[in-house]
Amino acid sequence: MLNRFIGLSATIAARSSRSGFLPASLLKAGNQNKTMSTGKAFKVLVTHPEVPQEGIDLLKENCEVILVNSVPTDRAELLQKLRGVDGVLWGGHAALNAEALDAAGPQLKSISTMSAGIDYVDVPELKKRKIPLGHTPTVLNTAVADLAVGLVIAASRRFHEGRKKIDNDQWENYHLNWLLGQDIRDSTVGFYGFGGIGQAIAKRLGGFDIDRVLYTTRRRVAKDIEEEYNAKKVDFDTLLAESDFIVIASPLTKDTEGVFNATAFNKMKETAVLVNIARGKIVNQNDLYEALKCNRIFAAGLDVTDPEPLSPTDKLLTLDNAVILPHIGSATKRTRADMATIAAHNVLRGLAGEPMLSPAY
Ligand SMILES: O=C(O)C(=O)CO
Repeated sequence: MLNRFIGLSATIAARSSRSGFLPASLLKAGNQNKTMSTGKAFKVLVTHPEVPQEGIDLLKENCEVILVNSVPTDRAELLQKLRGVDGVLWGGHAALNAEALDAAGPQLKSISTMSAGIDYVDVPELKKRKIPLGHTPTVLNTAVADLAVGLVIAASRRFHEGRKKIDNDQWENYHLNWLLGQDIRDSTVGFYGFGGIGQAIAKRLGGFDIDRVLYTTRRRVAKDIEEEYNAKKVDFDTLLAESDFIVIASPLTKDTEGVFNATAFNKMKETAVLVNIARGKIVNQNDLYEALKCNRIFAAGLDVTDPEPLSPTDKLLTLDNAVILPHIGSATKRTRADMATIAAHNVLRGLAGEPMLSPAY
């Protein structure tokens, strides 16, 4: 329920008239505590030049905004520009750690990432320094969920292999059993992680007449959510054994790293399809390669890999039964703009000493 409320307020904030959501205390501070150079109250660094204008404009109303210009991020430029800033909109996946915080200095009081996952952030270090951190879950749920459904279909219906057949002049649809895939209807879909993104995927797959949803999470989700998706919490082994599709939708933590390994693949159905839209490191990629190569499982659809970028010579790319995308789950124009807007609101609220719109802790 809380998640839904946050989702709603985040979406409203992203769509609403901008200054209506600026914290009153920040507006006040903006009139009292101006920096020498610009007359603005706070100095905020935006760590990526492609952060959508919606977020930058919002920050500019009350803050002096500095941009990191390099892509991919040049660490030296980042560290140099961090010096003396009050807030940071962390617009990429560069390491946010003690080195960066030291470079900024003790006046730093507010940071927001522009991502749902915060595995590149040294959270204990930020907590130790009492710096509030925001992130942007929820606004990307629909974009990531749409892509996950795409991967479910592409992997189960052999899109990649089919395309290769055309490229190689091997089109042979005169065989009735050519390129047969797995049905989604009447299937059991298992979610490893069942937060906002997992639920958005379950909602979409409901339209494909699936039979039931299983999920493995640390904590049980609310009863009304279980009822809505016909979802049942199960242990990891049951998830592996009973699912026709397994969708990984959990954060990367030390507990989830590498859990999808050879042991796990050996417990899955031979007809199972694995989809990962979370983080590459949750899967042991070498073991996945072996499982796909010897058809221990049917197929995989991956939006995330380890490492990223994946080398063009990676052996995973040689497989017919792996559909692989370059981490584009949240890559839609509207979603990016919403992420920038929420991140900017987070930074501004942190500067004002008010609760962030979507705090990471
Ligand atoms: O925001 C994130 O963490 C993502 O990985 C989006 O795909």
